[in-house]
Amino acid sequence: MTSANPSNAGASLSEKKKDLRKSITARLRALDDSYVAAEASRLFPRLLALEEYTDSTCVSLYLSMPAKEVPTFPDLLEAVMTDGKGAEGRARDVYVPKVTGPAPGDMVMLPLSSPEDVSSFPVSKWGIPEPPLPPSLSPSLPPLDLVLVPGVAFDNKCNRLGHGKGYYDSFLSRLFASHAAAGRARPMTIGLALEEQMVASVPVDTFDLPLDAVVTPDKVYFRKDRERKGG
Ligand SMILES: Nc1nc2c(c(=O)[nH]1)N(C=O)[C@@H](CNc1ccc(C(=O)N[C@@H](CCC(=O)O)C(=O)O)cc1)CN2
Ligand SMILES: Nc1ncnc2c1ncn2[C@@H]1O[C@H](COP(=O)(O)OP(=O)(O)OP(=O)(O)O)[C@@H](O)[C@H]1O
Repeated sequence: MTSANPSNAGASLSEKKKDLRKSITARLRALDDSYVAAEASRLFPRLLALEEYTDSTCVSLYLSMPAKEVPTFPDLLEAVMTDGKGAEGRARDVYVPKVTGPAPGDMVMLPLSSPEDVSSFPVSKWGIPEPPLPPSLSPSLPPLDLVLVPGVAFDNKCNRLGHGKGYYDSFLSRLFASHAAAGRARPMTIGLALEEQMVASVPVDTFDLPLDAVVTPDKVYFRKDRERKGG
């Protein structure tokens, strides 16, 4: 856990977010891939044991990028797509993000049919494999019951700082609205974080949505006032 930089106490919220992004990104860049892989293998059993995960049938998972974040493939992706604890013994349906433009609303979730498909995906400018856009895109959002969320920094209240484009904040608010309109339970949101990404306090704007939980290699943090599944 890192303390916030005391020298930016008077800075605006967006400057504080920028400073924190910069310092955590620099720290992450210094980590070895082998260390990150070993930390991820300590984290996965904690995630896979959560009720929010074992109860899930339709999951959004990010495909990790080279700038360090908890790697999600091949290991986690394979576990999620093949251990099939979903309803009626089905394997989970998995959706991955694709950025379609610069605005916060320009991120869609597309279905992934097999873990092997990832190796054929073109890589975006940030080094993220992304599925090609289908010829016609369904206007409705997928019936996700769990979203595994990437980020730059997290705190123990389950606040999250992303890369500053607002893609996930916007996506999650649309997803919650679409589930509510369809009478579906709100999907659970879980952040995946290396210990190096945990900070004392993430600066938050009104539009920033706290996650239900943050899983690290050492610990699971739950949001205090989180809504339990179905409640
Ligand atoms: N693996 C993964 N996939 C993801 C995300 C993510 O955070 N991780 N995203 C989550 O939104 C979306 C992609 N958004 C991104 C937005 C900006 C940068 C980025 O590196 N931007 C700056 C650096 C900003 C910074 O972090 O300081 C750059 O352009 O250099 C990366 C991903 C969708 N897919
Ligand atoms: N729900 C939303 N709808 C529309 N715009 C939003 C929403 N949430 C955030 N934004 C816009 O996105 C921009 C970036 O927000 P912020 O710095 O919180 O991104 P982030 O959470 O770090 O990034 P990301 O969600 O892409 O990982 C802000 O200028 C904000 O106005």
